[in-house]
Amino acid sequence: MLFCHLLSKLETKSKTKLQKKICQVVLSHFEKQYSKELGEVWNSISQVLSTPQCWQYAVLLNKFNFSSEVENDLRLKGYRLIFPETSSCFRQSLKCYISSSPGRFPAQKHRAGKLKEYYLLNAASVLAVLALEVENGEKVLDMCAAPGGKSIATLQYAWPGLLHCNEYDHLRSRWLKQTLESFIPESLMSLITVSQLDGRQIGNLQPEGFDKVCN
Ligand SMILES: C[S@@+](CC[C@H](N)C(=O)[O-])C[C@H]1O[C@@H](n2cnc3c(N)ncnc32)[C@H](O)[C@@H]1O
Repeated sequence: MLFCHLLSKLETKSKTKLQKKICQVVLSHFEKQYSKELGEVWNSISQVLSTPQCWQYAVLLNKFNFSSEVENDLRLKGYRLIFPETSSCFRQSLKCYISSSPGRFPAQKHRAGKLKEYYLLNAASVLAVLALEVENGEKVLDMCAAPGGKSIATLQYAWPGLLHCNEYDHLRSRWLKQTLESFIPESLMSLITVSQLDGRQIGNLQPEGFDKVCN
């Protein structure tokens, strides 16, 4: 019994060692390749990539129920805006906070009849929305939308004429609807439609139906 336990412990240890070794090889390859391609910018990119706690649990404030209390609390806890107000990427309506220290801001519980004040998401979702540069009035398709991070971020960023959220998994689609209901006021729900299709069919079903597509 003891022997088996020790053996399995040794196996785990050597697996972790091997994983670390592989990781090191990949990292030095990245270092070589991207410092050549990106020059100085690579330093800040590699810093972000090597501190995942910074971007995994970002906090996106909900402009439809903005709370300066939450914002102050975030600042007190050492969170900072993903893009400073001086940056060309900063958008007043889309306030996303990140922290360099490990840990995560507590998720907000559902409160009947009250919109949530913030959404926890991977900051990469916010970057995808910024890259899309949705203009007010445009038709947007979120093709694989559950749990709804990019849909929520899109609605913080702009006022689309239509936001169509598609998710083919039944349970995840219910989760998506709940997210939308917890963050978006009822008066705006008419801008949002939800479907449960295989996203790959949407292009054929509605050719030229959307100005921007994310997933
Ligand atoms: C990584 S999650 C998407 C995250 C989401 N965009 C967000 O920002 O919160 C991927 C989702 O795509 C859905 N999915 C995968 N293949 C799909 C397909 N062919 N059509 C529609 N949804 C799909 C999965 O069920 C899953 O919910």
